[in-house]
Amino acid sequence: MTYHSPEQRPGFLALPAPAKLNLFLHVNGRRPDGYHLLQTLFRFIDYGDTVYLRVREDGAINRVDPIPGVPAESDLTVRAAKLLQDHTGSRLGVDIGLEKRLPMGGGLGGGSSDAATVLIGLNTLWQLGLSRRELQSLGLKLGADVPVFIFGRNAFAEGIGESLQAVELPDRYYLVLVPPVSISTAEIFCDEGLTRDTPLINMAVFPMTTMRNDLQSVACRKYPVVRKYIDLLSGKSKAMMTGSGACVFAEFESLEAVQEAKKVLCADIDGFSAFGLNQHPLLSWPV
Ligand SMILES: C[C@@](CO)(OP(=O)(O)O)[C@H](O)COP(=O)(O)OP(=O)(O)OC[C@H]1O[C@@H](n2ccc(N)nc2=O)[C@H](O)[C@@H]1O
Ligand SMILES: Nc1ncnc2c1ncn2[C@@H]1O[C@H](COP(=O)(O)OP(=O)(O)O)[C@@H](O)[C@H]1O
Repeated sequence: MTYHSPEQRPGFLALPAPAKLNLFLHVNGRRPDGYHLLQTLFRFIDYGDTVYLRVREDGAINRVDPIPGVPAESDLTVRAAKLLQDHTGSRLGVDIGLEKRLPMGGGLGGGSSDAATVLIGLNTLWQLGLSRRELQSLGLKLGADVPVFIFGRNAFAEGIGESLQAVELPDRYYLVLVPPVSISTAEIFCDEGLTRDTPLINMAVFPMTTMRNDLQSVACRKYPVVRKYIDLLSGKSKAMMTGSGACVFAEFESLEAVQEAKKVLCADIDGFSAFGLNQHPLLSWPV
């Protein structure tokens, strides 16, 4: 696991919250409530945030690492803990710390992954005994991306992202570039130019050579720097955007190849390399 080494925080349990990549993303339609019907392939990578949890006896839910620009009541870690407390009637509380590495508005699912890790962690620390399936349903109330992080396996997703089918993926390395913009998911989905009519595919037999992201052209039009970063990576391997952006990535078969491609990173071009996981690091936690 190549998470950065967690800080020492006495009394806190440190838990990983990995990023996801959307290896393809199709927009197939729109529901009456405005949410979009998707087909996508989620892959976890070994790069992410670290969530710290310490149980409180007084029932308070307290954030110890404020995120600039995100008030406590909007913070997905706090919202996840409150939702679980309300749902179960638990009288316990928690201090929540967060070591943030994932860019916000990056399409890497950072906030969703943080929330999923809080739900999984507190289910154990508060001794609630909820099943993964129950946690997934709760997580969906926080965001369309939350259930897959609780599901814990790389997955084909349908619906708005909650209908999940586990998939085995080959060992691969990824280079992820982080353009200097934060993109709102809602802004991309609301755009008038978004095509919403990609025909449904049988994902099990989908040829991986034709991967694309239907949100990419809208994001590139609104944020030309995303196109610039895709072009930068395209010389190395097929490059595309993840989720609603802004991050872009390319896949490599060997460590040597990703290390060679990594030479594109410099003082002006931010990014990181990562290894594709076969499962979420908390899938079998606690063992
Ligand atoms: C696009 C994806 C692809 O994995 O990832 P990100 O780019 O956010 O990482 C997800 O579908 C995002 O999931 P998530 O980030 O949890 O979205 P939510 O908070 O549920 O929704 C934010 C807003 O995006 C729009 N939205 C989201 C999901 C969806 N299937 N249809 C939508 O139309 C809605 O306008 C919603 O109000
Ligand atoms: N713990 C959190 N981490 C990141 N973002 C959060 C968090 N809580 C709330 N947010 C809000 O969610 C938005 C989307 O963040 P994030 O999930 O990281 O990006 P994306 O949906 O593009 O993958 C942020 O811009 C921020 O306003």
